[in-house]
Amino acid sequence: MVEVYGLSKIFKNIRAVDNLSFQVKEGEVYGLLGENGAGKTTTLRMLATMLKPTSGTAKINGKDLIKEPELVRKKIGILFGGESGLYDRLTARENIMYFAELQDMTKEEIKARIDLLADKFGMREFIDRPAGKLSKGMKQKVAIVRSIIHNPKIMLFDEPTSGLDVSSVREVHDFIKFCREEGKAIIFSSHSMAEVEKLCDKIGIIHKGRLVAEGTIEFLKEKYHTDNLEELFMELVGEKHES
Ligand SMILES: Nc1ncnc2c1ncn2[C@@H]1O[C@H](COP(=O)(O)OP(=O)(O)OP(=O)(O)O)[C@@H](O)[C@H]1O
Repeated sequence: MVEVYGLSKIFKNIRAVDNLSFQVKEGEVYGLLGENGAGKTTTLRMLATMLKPTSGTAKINGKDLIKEPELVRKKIGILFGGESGLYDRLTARENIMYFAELQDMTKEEIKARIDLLADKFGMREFIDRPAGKLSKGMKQKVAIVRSIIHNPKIMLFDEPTSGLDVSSVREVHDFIKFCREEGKAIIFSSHSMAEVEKLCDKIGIIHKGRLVAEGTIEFLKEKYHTDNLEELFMELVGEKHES
């Protein structure tokens, strides 16, 4: 479970994330929906312990983000969009092993888990090839397996489908559904209404770092008297909402 309490981040004079609070339960996909610059990446980077909050905190599976960052790190899996960050000269297996060793897993645990996941994600054929020689889709599979090698309880996805082709987007969507079935708590950021509508159990609409609306899509449509998510989004983040 993820419990976020008054999380804020100020960069010099930019209030990137402003007093954000929300909760995500096991087996739930929580979509952070917002325009460019809304504060999604900053929020996820803080939850991933990659960036120190200016104020506020979060409990990740009962562990405090500020006081116990090393314990938090063991409980989260991260899949961020863009470059997969693999070492080209290491094989796919070595890339995954390197990350797993940083998570303090034993050699036996790592081997068993790689065998299981290589089968599950169809990686057998290329797992011992250097990452630099793999296609973009193959690299993505390696990044996916790396993100769950330590069987985290919480998954953070930051625009994980940006720049991918149709079949790779589907792979990522299937992976998110798989994580939900495994009972993980999932936070997924996107600016695509269609993606959010398709995958998320609950959404938080974020604008200028603030949460301006939250709930299931059904709840929000009813509350704002619309059956169009895009219209709802524009109403909440458009000019007339500015304060
Ligand atoms: N390291 C930084 N230094 C200064 N300002 C930053 C830094 N990182 C982010 N910002 C600013 O914080 C605000 C929120 O950015 P953030 O990347 O979190 O938004 P986002 O919702 O993820 O946007 P996008 O969809 O474009 O990735 C923006 O105004 C951005 O310019």
